Amino acid sequence: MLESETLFPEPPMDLVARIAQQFTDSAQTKLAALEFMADPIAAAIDAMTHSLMSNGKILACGNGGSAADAQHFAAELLNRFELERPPLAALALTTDSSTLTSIANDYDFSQVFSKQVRALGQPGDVLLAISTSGNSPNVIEAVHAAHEREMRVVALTGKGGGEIGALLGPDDVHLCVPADRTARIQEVHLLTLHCLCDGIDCLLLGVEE
Ligand SMILES: O=C(CO)[C@@H](O)[C@H](O)[C@H](O)[C@H](O)COP(=O)(O)O
Ligand SMILES: [Zn+2]
Repeated sequence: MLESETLFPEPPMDLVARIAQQFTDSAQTKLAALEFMADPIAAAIDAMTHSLMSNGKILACGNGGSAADAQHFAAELLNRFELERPPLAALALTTDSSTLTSIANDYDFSQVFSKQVRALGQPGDVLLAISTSGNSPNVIEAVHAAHEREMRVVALTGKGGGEIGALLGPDDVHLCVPADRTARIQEVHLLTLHCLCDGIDCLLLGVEE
């Protein structure tokens, strides 16, 4: 007898039904978000493309799964998405462990992104600030730093947008997922990031479909 059979003599739960429910919830959350997010996503594509075409760059930040999303997006701009095109200027602020640990150690974890924004950000650049709650202190500080540097902010949030939503100005773009569960919000964030990549390529290359 396998050890797992002694640990779980009866099926503990209907895992297939749970998986089906997660797929259904994810698909429904995405479709419900379309109505609220299509116009702001188009505005974010416009803002990012305008910055990139004016020698600007995109700095991206977030925590946990959102750190991975920031890196995913930066890699697709800097390298490629689906079409051949020149590399685009995008950088995730989540990747340099020496920078991150020294700022957190010498100052505070809330400063890990904002110090990088102050060092690297220039007027006309865009900060992509990713937080499902809208309340992560280091992402909030990054938004303040971006405003100081006269950068536009594209904020990818959920749960009503939190403090970050309230900080945004008229030149910023708020992409707020109308959902409350972190995992579902993150799934819409990833779809949104791919829409941004696709839209930027479309505007830069003049692709029609
Ligand atoms: O990926 C997940 C949950 O799905 C976690 O790693 C999650 O990203 C972390 O708890 C973050 O620290 C949450 O931060 P935020 O989205 O509220 O800004
Ligand atoms: Zn996750």
